[in-house]
Amino acid sequence: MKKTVAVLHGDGVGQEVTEAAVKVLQSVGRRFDHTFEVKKGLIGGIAIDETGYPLPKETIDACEKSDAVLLGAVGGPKWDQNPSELRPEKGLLGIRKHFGLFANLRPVKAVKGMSEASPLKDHLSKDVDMMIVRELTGGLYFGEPKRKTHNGAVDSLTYSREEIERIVEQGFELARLRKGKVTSVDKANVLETSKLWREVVEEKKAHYPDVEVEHLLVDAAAMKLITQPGSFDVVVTENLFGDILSDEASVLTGSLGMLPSASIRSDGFGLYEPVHGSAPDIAGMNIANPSAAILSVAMMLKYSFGMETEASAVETAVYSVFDDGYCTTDVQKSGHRVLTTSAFADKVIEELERELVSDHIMSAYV
Ligand SMILES: NC(=O)c1ccc[n+]([C@@H]2O[C@H](COP(=O)([O-])OP(=O)(O)OC[C@H]3O[C@@H](n4cnc5c(N)ncnc54)[C@H](O)[C@@H]3O)[C@@H](O)[C@H]2O)c1
Ligand SMILES: CC(C)[C@H](C(=O)O)[C@@H](O)C(=O)O
Ligand SMILES: [Mg+2]
Repeated sequence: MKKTVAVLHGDGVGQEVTEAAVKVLQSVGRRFDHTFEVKKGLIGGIAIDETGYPLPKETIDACEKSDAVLLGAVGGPKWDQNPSELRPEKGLLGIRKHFGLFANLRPVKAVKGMSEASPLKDHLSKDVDMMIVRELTGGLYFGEPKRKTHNGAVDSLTYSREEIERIVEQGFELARLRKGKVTSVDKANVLETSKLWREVVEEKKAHYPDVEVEHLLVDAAAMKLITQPGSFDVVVTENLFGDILSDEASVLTGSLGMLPSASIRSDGFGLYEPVHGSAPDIAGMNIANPSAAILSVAMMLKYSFGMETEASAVETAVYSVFDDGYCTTDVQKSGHRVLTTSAFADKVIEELERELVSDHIMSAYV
């Protein structure tokens, strides 16, 4: 099969982890006889520096001509004082909105061995395996009016019924393919948008009698994620809550550097990006954990290209590297050898090319 992938490295560690992920993608091509044509594009701070815009038109054009987009991360202190139109993050929100990517899937899976690196290891149940379904193109991020003056600032939180319905449906559909439970997270004791959210979930529930539904207020959900992580399957929530809860949930896996994400359109086109940011504190040092970016490639193979075996092979290869006694600085374990970003990617490729992985491939993310 031949597929075209727009690759937007972005800023900071985005450069390094995306390079690692592309190497793995090309190795999948060799091993499974596919051609992945890579079209590079600019986004974020680097795009501002080189073109004056955080999301240049050429980048959108390249993405439109591609089957999927792989994105690293944007942002960094260099651009922190820029006016809001010239913030790297504007490019990220822009690409999500432009392509109508309202559903962002963030799998959180603690894998044997890996979760021992979590600061919560003594409290963890073994079966952390949830999917956070984050609404991505609405809510506070995009609400109008939005302004800041010297004496005050306004952000608006709006959600239409339709925006809520489509993301809640995604949550129910995914739950059917997984463990059959939806936890809807809101702040319905205070926010009008959350009251509407809860109402919609209650209505949709009738169409999914096979799915168990739980409502949690976001503050309690934040607590329960840590105390009872094994009780979650699909978590469906609005944009800002999903942003915060996914970083929190990453701790259950050992590191933020382990969490991939996928935002998929119904025609199969998708944007794949690690959950983490540009990590300015470690950028340029070749020590970032590339797992989130590589696992995002696995999600791309599965969701946009229908390559389930290839996706599972990549996932298995990543976890095998940890099982074989290697790690990155963020998930250090005693007795494990710390690898650089690029060396970790090479180990993943070795695993893939050894073909042994096909004997014990795990099921890919659903
Ligand atoms: N998707 C994105 O592009 C995205 C996501 C989050 C933050 N950001 C941007 O990134 C910049 C920095 O934000 P931040 O520091 O709050 O969040 P961050 O996610 O970049 O980093 C938070 C912490 O996690 C660590 N970390 C992140 N990714 C890692 C990896 N792959 N391996 C090892 N450690 C990793 C960092 O070193 C840091 O200590 C900001 O400009 C922010 O807006 C971008
Ligand atoms: C950089 C920022 C705008 C972004 C978000 O909040 O969506 C990031 O935190 C994420 O999780 O993808
Ligand atoms: Mg975030």
